Amino acid sequence: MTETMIGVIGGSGLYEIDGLADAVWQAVETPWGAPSDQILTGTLDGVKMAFLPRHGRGHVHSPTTVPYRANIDALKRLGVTDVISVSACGSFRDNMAPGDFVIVDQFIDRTFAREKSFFGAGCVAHVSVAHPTCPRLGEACDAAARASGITVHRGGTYLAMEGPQFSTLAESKMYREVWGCDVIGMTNMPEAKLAREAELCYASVAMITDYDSWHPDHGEVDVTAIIATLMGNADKGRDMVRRLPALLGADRAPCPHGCDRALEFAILTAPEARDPALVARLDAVAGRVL
Ligand SMILES: CSC[C@H]1O[C@H](OP(=O)(O)O)[C@H](O)[C@@H]1O
Ligand SMILES: Nc1ncnc2[nH]cnc12
Repeated sequence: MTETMIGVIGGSGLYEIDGLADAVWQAVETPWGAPSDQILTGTLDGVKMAFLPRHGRGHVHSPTTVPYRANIDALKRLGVTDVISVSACGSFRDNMAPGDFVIVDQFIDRTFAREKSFFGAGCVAHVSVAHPTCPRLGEACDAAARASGITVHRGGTYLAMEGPQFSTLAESKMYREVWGCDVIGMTNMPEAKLAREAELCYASVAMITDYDSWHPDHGEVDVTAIIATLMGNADKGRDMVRRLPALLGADRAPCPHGCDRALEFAILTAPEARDPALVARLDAVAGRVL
């Protein structure tokens, strides 16, 4: 058993959470630079928690400039074991309506202007992301959201786009009709891939804000309407987060799906060929196996 520490990455509209005991905003330095903001740490129902606003308080970072590697490293460095990503998303499905939550379990990564790995020349590693989210953590998010009275859809494919512009109508139709995606956002990749490299369980909760641009009855995406829906969604998101500690508990058994052992056979570079500088940068992320 290890001690659970829940890390929540709050997306657009979710810049803080309340109710943490001994709450303190902590500055964390990482070998990958500064995270998006200070991290709020504390405990809730006897379980350790850390909260990081993905875009920073005041929404400073665009989806492209979010320091994804620093964010995941900082959470791991603080002792986080389970990461819950909460994000605003567009919907490609009639039945996934604004205000609903989707427990995402798959991704298509169309981002192209971001650092996507902690590894590289001098320490090469290949982890599997065939199943990029943790079913155990997804189950807890599902239960927490349902207990909050939210309409929840279990399972869905998230199209991660570069942004910051929304999709063209042709792209929106292709993602929905040809690629079979359910929701669209700009931030869960490379976040999910990096969490896997850092051996963290990762669950993604998509808070639907709009129908993107494909829907004949809803026209194109309108950021004003998104913000209005976001305000309601953020309260629901906070309510879901408050229920998670009781569901996960303070004592954590190893992940039955192996998220916390993802690097076990992933590193290819021979020990004598490794770059000591990169190995040093990997102290938090891969210290268990290096
Ligand atoms: C506010 S609309 C576009 C913006 O919202 C989403 O952010 P996040 O995923 O952090 O909740 C989307 O990815 C865009 O960054
Ligand atoms: N339609 C959409 N496309 C991309 N990101 C979003 N975030 C919220 N709605 C979105």
